[in-house]
Amino acid sequence: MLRFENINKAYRTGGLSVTALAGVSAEIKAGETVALCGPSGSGKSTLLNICGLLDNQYQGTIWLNGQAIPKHKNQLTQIRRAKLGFIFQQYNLIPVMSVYENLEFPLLMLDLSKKQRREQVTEILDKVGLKEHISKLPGQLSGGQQQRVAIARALVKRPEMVIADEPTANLDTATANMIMDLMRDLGNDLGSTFLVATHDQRMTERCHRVLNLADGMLGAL
Ligand SMILES: Nc1ncnc2c1ncn2[C@@H]1O[C@H](COP(=O)(O)OP(=O)(O)OP(=O)(O)O)[C@@H](O)[C@H]1O
Repeated sequence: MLRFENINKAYRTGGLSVTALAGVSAEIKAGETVALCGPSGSGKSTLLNICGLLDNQYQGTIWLNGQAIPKHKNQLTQIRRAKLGFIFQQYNLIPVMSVYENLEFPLLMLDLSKKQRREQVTEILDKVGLKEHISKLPGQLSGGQQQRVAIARALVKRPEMVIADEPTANLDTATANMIMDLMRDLGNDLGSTFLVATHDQRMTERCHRVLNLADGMLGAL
């Protein structure tokens, strides 16, 4: 479960202060997939960076499964590596690594044996339906298949929360719908909280709930 309360963020450039978030609060349950929507400049990336523990320059408090998130950089990095998964618009797979190696990579930072890593990788690959592509390079897969690998990579360490930034922007409608359903169902299965920034109407319809940002504020839930 993710909870954030009264998050405020301003960027300072050349003596000017731009308010990006003005007191946003919300709660997302374990297993819930929530879309974060809003026009360009409304603060989506800013909120995603803060909830993704990539930014510690803000006011307010975040709790992840009841744990208040510290703002100290090293602690933040540690929690991010252990508990969070990320999915991006451009997939961001490592082109010279096989599907297996891409999925094993986030596990190398955790205290797992080679056998445990292999088990977790094959289990999640099975769930995204790509077991037969385990030895291929990302470039040998379609866009939709690459995004399925990226979803598997985000989920392979069984994260408490997954942050996704426009994950369907590059995909045709049928593939985007399949990807969205897959994310939502796997999130449900694993009890991971999903926060998904998107402009994509096809996607918001498939989420459990929508948070609407406008001018750095959240509208009525
Ligand atoms: N590094 C920065 N320095 C100064 N201002 C910034 C910076 N990043 C964002 N902003 C400002 O903060 C506000 C929120 O920006 P943010 O990128 O979070 O919006 P967004 O909803 O993600 O937009 P988009 O959909 O276009 O990516 C905007 O007014 C933007 O101009």
